[in-house]
Amino acid sequence: MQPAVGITLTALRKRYGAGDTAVDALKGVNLHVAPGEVVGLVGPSGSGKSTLLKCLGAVIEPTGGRMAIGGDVIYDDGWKLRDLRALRRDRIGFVFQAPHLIPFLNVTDNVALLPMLAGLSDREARTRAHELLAALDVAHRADALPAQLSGGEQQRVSIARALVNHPPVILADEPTAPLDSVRALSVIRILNAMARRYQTAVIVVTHDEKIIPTFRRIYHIRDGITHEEAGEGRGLEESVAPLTPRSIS
Ligand SMILES: Nc1ncnc2c1ncn2[C@@H]1O[C@H](COP(=O)(O)OP(=O)(O)OP(=O)(O)O)[C@@H](O)[C@H]1O
Repeated sequence: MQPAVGITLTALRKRYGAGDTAVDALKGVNLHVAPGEVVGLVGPSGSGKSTLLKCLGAVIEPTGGRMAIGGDVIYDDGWKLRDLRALRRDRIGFVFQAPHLIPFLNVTDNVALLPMLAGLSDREARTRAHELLAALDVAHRADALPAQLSGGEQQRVSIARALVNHPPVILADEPTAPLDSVRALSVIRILNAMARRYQTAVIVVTHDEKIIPTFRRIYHIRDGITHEEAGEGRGLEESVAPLTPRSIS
C-alpha cells in the first residue's frame, strides 16, 4: 500500500540503552500530519518530544515501528534509505529556537547554500532564495549579514532556509520561544501560509502558551505516548494576507 503523503508515524518506538537501565522514550507513537497542515506537539519535560523530533529528522534511529514522509517509507523496523544526510538535506527542513544562520554569509547565501549543496547551479539556488525571501518579506535585507537583522527577521530567514529545498516536511523546535507575542504569532502565521503554499507538513514542538491556541490539531505527548486533540485554531485568519501568490518549480 502506498503511504499517505505528509508525515505518518505508526507504532514508533525508541528505547535508549538496554537491560535494567533502559529508557523507553517512545512507546508506540501514532501521528499523521497532512501536506499543508501545521500541528503542535506539546508535552512536559522528559515526555519524548526531542526524541520524536530526532527520530523524524533521522538524527537517531528508532527501535521499531514505521515512519513515512512525503509518500515514502523512510523507516520500517530499520532505515529504508541509505543516504540519511541527503534525506535531511533535501526532504526535511529544520527551524530551531535560535536561527543558527552562518554569520559570515549574507542573507541570500545563507538560504542559497542548501540548494547549491543539493546540486543546483549558483544562479538557480539564488533565484530560489530570492523568491522565498520575498515571500517572507525580507528580500530588502538580502545583502545584509545576519548580525545586522532583527530577531524576527533572522527567524524569517531561517524559515526561508528550511523551505528552500521544497521539503515535504518541516520540523520546528520551539521556534517562537525568544520572540514577543506579536513576532511569535507572525512566525506561526508565516509557517501556516508557507505550509499551504508549498504543501509542506509542519510539526511545531512548543511550550509557548502564546502560540498553542493557533493550532487546529495538537498532539500531546506524555510518557512516550501521543494523544491527539482538536486545537482552537485561533489567530490565523489573516495568514495569507501579506503574501502575494507566486509559483515556484
Ligand atoms: N541519550 C539518552 N540516553 C538515555 N535516555 C535518554 C536519552 N535522551 C533522552 N533520554 C530519556 O528519554 C526520555 C525522553 O526524553 P526527551 O529528551 O525526548 O524528552 P523531552 O520531552 O524532549 O524533554 P524536554 O522538554 O525536557 O527537552 C526522558 O526520560 C529522558 O531522560
